[in-house]
Amino acid sequence: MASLSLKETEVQLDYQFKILLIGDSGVGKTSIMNRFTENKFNVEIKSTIGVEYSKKTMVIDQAVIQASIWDTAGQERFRSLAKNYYKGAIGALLVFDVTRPHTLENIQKIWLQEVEQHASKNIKMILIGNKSDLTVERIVKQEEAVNFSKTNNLAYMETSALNNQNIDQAFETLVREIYSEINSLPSEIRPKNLTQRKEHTPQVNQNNNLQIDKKNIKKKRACCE
Ligand SMILES: Nc1nc2c(ncn2[C@@H]2O[C@H](COP(=O)(O)OP(=O)(O)OP(=O)(O)O)[C@@H](O)[C@H]2O)c(=O)[nH]1
Repeated sequence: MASLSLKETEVQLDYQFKILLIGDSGVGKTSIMNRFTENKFNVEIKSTIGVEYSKKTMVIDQAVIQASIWDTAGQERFRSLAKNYYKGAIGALLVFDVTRPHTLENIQKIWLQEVEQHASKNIKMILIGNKSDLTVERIVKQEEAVNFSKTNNLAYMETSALNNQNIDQAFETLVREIYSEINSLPSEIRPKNLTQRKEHTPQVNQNNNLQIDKKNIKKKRACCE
């Protein structure tokens, strides 16, 4: 799966997708975000208070898309606060920890219900089993997680923020899926096209002759004469 990541200042964005990281406290949401946006991993990371935000720009099928990532606190005391952040979200990674089975149970008991209550029904989601590097401590078998994901109609991926395994792929899969269906989304949730870019490619008219984009040529002459 080939995509390109770009520095924020280099290009004009075509789209901005709001993506949420959701799941119990300690499953690795902040670590996944930090790995994706800064390629960093911090063992001594503090629990998120409220919501943290980061962003990364990607090129998917020639569209420049900024993933704006909202890392919500997993602790119950922050849950009412996090509700506001579901607004406008078009994608979510539902994260559990493969060493703690109750974090997968809570995807169903808590997090899918929170999404259903507060997010658009068109939100795209992927189930993420994080900490796949902890092979000895692992309790949730891959098969179990796959069955869970099928029952809940979700795609499933395993990641390790520590080893940088599947982190880019998880975000790219999600962004790609959103982008591929962007035109069929209802207008109230469809991300705006920020550029309405018109390509300066030659157009073929009814007589099958090539039409040259004259405005573009004029501009080029003016600039270089
Ligand atoms: N071994 C291993 N540890 C991880 C991984 N991802 C995160 N951790 C560790 O798990 C702990 C919790 O990670 P966080 O990223 O703070 O988890 P969180 O889901 O953001 O937690 P809250 O902010 O409380 O909701 C930290 O000690 C991380 O270093 C991983 O892929 N592998």
